[in-house]
Amino acid sequence: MGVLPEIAKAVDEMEWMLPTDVQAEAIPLILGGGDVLMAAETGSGKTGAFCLPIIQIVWETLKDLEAGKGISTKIVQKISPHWTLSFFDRGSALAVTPDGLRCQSREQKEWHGCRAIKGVQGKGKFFYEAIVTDEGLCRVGWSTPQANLDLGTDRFGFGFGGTGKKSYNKQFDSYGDAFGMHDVIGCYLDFENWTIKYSKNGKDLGVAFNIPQTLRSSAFFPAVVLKNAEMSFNFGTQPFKHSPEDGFLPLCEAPKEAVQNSEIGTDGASASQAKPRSNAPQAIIIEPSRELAEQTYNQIIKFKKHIENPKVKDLLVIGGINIKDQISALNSGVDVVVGTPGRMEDLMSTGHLSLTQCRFFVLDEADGLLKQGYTELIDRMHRQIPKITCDGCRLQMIVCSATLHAFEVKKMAERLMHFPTWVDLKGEDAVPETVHHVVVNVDPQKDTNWQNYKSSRHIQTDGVHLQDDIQILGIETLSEAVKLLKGDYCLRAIDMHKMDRAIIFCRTKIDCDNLENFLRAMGGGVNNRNNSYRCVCLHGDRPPNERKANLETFKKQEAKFLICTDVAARGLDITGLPFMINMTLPDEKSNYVHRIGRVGRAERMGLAISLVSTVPEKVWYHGQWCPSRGKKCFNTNLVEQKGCCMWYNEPNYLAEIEDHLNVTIQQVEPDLKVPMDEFDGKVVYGQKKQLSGSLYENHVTQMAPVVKELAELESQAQLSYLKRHFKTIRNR
Ligand SMILES: Nc1ncnc2c1ncn2[C@@H]1O[C@H](COP(=O)(O)OP(=O)(O)OP(=O)(O)O)[C@@H](O)[C@H]1O
Repeated sequence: MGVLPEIAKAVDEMEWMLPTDVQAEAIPLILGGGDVLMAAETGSGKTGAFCLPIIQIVWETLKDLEAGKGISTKIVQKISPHWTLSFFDRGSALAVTPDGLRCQSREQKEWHGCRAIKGVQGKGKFFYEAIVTDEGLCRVGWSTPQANLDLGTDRFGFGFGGTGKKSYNKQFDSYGDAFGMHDVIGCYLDFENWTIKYSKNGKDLGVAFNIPQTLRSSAFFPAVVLKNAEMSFNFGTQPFKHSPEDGFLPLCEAPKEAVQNSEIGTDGASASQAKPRSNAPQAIIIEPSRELAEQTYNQIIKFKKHIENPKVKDLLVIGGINIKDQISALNSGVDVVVGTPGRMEDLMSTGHLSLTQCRFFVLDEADGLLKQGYTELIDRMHRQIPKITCDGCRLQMIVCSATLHAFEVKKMAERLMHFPTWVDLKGEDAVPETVHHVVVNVDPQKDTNWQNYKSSRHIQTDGVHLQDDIQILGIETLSEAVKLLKGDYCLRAIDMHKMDRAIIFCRTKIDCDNLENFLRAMGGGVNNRNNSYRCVCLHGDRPPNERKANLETFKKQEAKFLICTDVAARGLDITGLPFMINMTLPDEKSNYVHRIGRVGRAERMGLAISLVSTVPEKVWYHGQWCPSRGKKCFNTNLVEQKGCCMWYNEPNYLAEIEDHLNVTIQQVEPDLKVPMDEFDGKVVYGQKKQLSGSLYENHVTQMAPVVKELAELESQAQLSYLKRHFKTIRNR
C-alpha cells in the first residue's frame, strides 16, 4: 500500500494481505497530494483508501512540526532566492503559496498577517504592487520587524485598508479610495523624504504617512493583514500592472547594502509559529450518519494503533455524545475529526472547531450528504478552509461513494475540487459480483392466505387503512393484504435460508417497530432467551444510545436480525453478513445499491431478497406539510387531499432499478427457494467464495495457459515483422 511500516503492521494484523482495487488506485494519488473522487462498489474498502494515506500525511506533518527543523528545511528549500512573503513570519491562519507570492486567510473573525522575507533600510526609494485576488478585508503596507502582524495597530507598522482608511498605532483615518477585488495597490516607501504613500490602479493617492524619527534606522518590510481574504504580490520580478513613479525602484532591484533579511524563520526554531492551533485539526471527515462516523472512527483507531512519537489524535464529533467532552478534547488538541454535519456545524459556529489548519476535507457517501441537504454547509465549510496549508501544501479534497454519478456530486466537484482524479472502478452503479440479489413478487390476488390470518399470527400493519373500508375487495384491501403477507414472506425467507444473521430494511420507522414486535412474538416473546427471531431495531426515532447498543448487539451476534430504515443503508460494515431482506424497495434507485451492498462485502458472498408488491400499496408519506413530521400523525388522507399518505408503486420502482443497473433481477417463487445458479452449491453466504481468483497460487495456475499462448503469439508477431523487414531491405 506504500504506507509507513507502522500503518502496514496494523493493516497486517487486520489480515488485509493486499490492497483492494480502489485502495491500490487511490492511496498513491492521495499520498501524492491530489484531489480524488472515488467511486467503487459497496464493501470494496473505500474507508481504508482514504484513511490510510491521511493518517500517514497527518503523522508526517506532526513529525515535521515537532522536529522544527523538518518543516524549515522543507520550506526553506521552497523559498525563492528572490523577494517573497515569509512562511514563518505570519499568523497561524494565514497560508502562503509555495512561490511565496500569494497569501490567503479564511479566518472570518480574526485578522492574520504576514511580512516579506526581506526588507529595505537606510536610503533609496522603493515600490511593490499588491493585488486583491478574492473578496474580503485586507490592509497592506510596510512594517518594521518590531511591529505585530496586525498591520497598523501599533507604532511600528503602516497600513492602507480596503475600506479607504490608513492606519497607524490603531488610528484609522480616511485616505485615498476604498479598494476591493482586482484592484492593484502600489506601495511606495521613500527614504529620501521619509514618507509612505500608495496608488490605486496607477492613481497616486498622495502621502499617507511621515515616517517618525524613531523608526528611521529600522528596516521596512512589505506587510499585509487579511480577514477572510486573499492578495497576491509583485516585488518587481514580473512587469508591474502600473509603472511606479520615476525614481522608485522595484524591491527586487534594491541594492544589496539596503536589503535586510528577516530573522524570523532562518532557523528551525521559529517554525513553531506554524504550529497548528489545538482546536484546528488537519483532517475533517464528514459522514452522513452517526453509525458510519463511528465506524470510520473505529477504523482510524485500528490503523494508527502502532503510530507513536507523535501520536495522531482523533475525535468523533456526533450528536448524542456530551458536547462538553468534545469541546474539551478539541481544546487539548486533535489532528483528525470524524463526524456528522450537524454536530460539526454546532462546534464550528461556536468557535470550538477551527478549520484553519485543515489539509484534508473528506466527504464520505457524498451523494448521501448532498441528498440530505448539506450542500450549503459543505460549501460554507470549504470556504472557511485555507486552500494552501501552513507549510505551503494544497488543501486536498476527497469525495467518495458507491453511487457517485449523481449530477449534484459532479456539480459540487466542479465547484470545489482542484483538478480531481476520478478513481472510478465501476462506471455507472453496479451490484458487486459477491451479491446474489433476487426479488419475490407478493401478489395478494394469487396468494390469498392473508384472508385466513388470525389476529395473533399476523404482523401489525402501519394503520394507513384505518379509515378505509377494507371489507369489500378493493385496492385498499389489497394494499392491506400486501402488508400482512409481507410479514409472512419475511419469516419464510428467514426459515427457508436458515438465516441466522440478516439486516432487514423497512421503508418507515413504524414498519420497523411493527416488524420487530412481530418477529419477537413469533420467536416466543421478548423474554424468551432462545427466541429464534432475536432482533433489534435501528432508526431515527430511537435514542442515540439505544441505536449504538442495538448495533453493537447485532455486530456481536447477540441478535440475529437488524431491522432498520435507510439510516443504515449506507456504509455500515458488518463482517461476513450473509443475508439481507428488503421489505419494500426504496424509491431512490441508488439506495437499492447501498442497501444490498450491506452483504457481499470484503469478498464474502451474500444473498439479498427483495419483497415486491404486485399491487399498489398505500403508505405513509409525511412531508414538510406534516406538522409533526410523522410523530403521532393519523392523517390517512392522500397528499393530494392535504394528507400524509401516498400510493407506492413497487413494480415501477423495480423497473427503474433494473433500468438503472441495466440488469433483470432474478425472480424467485413465493416459496422463496433460490434456484441453482453459479452462486449455488459453490458458496456459503457470509463466507469467502471458494476457488476464487483472490488466492495467488490459483490465480497463477489459472492464468498460465493463457499467458503461454500470449507469449507464443507475441513471438510469432515479432518474427513475422522481422521477416518482412528483412525482405524489404533485401529488395532494396
Ligand atoms: N485490503 C483489504 N483486505 C481485506 N479486507 C479489507 C481490505 N480493505 C477493506 N477491507 C474490509 O472490507 C470491508 C468493507 O470495507 P469498507 O467499509 O471500507 O467498504 P466501502 O467501500 O466503504 O463500502 P460502502 O460503499 O458500503 O461504504 C471492511 O470490513 C474492511 O475491513
